[in-house]
Amino acid sequence: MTTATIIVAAGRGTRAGGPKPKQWQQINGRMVADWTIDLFLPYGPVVLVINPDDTDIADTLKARDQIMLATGASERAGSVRAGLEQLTGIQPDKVLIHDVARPCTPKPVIDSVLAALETGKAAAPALPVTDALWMGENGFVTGTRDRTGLFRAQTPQGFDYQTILSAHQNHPGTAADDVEVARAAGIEVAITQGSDLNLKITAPEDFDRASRILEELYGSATG
Ligand SMILES: Nc1ccn([C@@H]2O[C@H](COP(=O)(O)OP(=O)(O)OP(=O)(O)O)[C@@H](O)[C@H]2O)c(=O)n1
Ligand SMILES: C[C@](O)(CO)[C@H](O)COP(=O)(O)O
Repeated sequence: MTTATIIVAAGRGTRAGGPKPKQWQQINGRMVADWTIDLFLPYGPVVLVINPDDTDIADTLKARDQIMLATGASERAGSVRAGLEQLTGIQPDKVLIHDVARPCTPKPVIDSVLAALETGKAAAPALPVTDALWMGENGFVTGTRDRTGLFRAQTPQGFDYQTILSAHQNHPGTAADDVEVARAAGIEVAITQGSDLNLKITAPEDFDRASRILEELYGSATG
């Protein structure tokens, strides 16, 4: 079974702030993108989907073995589609689709997705919602919502390659993630075990948290 990974890295990281998009900022001595890429190289080829404005960084990344580059789109779904189409020459059996902004994904999270793909066409990690859920307006609670059956979605989301390629090519418009695209095409998606360590760097304070998690996972070495 051949597995390829698509790492989407064409976003601008607006919410995280900083002098450059979050994936190109340093964490524990290395770029966020380098930490993320290294998680997936042991599984097979990696496609990194980058923004057309980031050609300077592209030159550095091209020097890394086993990485193919693709040009992203203005929406995440378009960036994923570009990555999937980049893989048509390789035709892997399975594909993992991951956010570059998740550099701390523990190996068991990835392996559980791949294990679920042995018996199904789609699988993705998630954590059940454990806090109470409120509605709010103007700083006041306006209602509550039942949390039963709600999950926080993570990546990598894994698929049979041909199945998700076709689902994306037939999906009009945007999508929050690839599970949404798969489900719109009628594909059943298994939920696998996510992890609190698998955070997505989204806000400025997430850099410190990710730094602590990387230290916890790999020790205090700076890469
Ligand atoms: N047009 C886009 C938008 C997002 N992404 C990628 O999708 C992942 C999840 O998106 P998010 O965390 O929202 O990243 P950004 O879009 O960069 O963040 P922001 O919304 O704060 O600008 C990121 O790895 C991001 O690089 C992408 O490849 N192409
Ligand atoms: C795909 C995703 O990581 C699932 O949690 C997420 O939807 C992408 O980021 P965003 O913050 O929703 O744009």
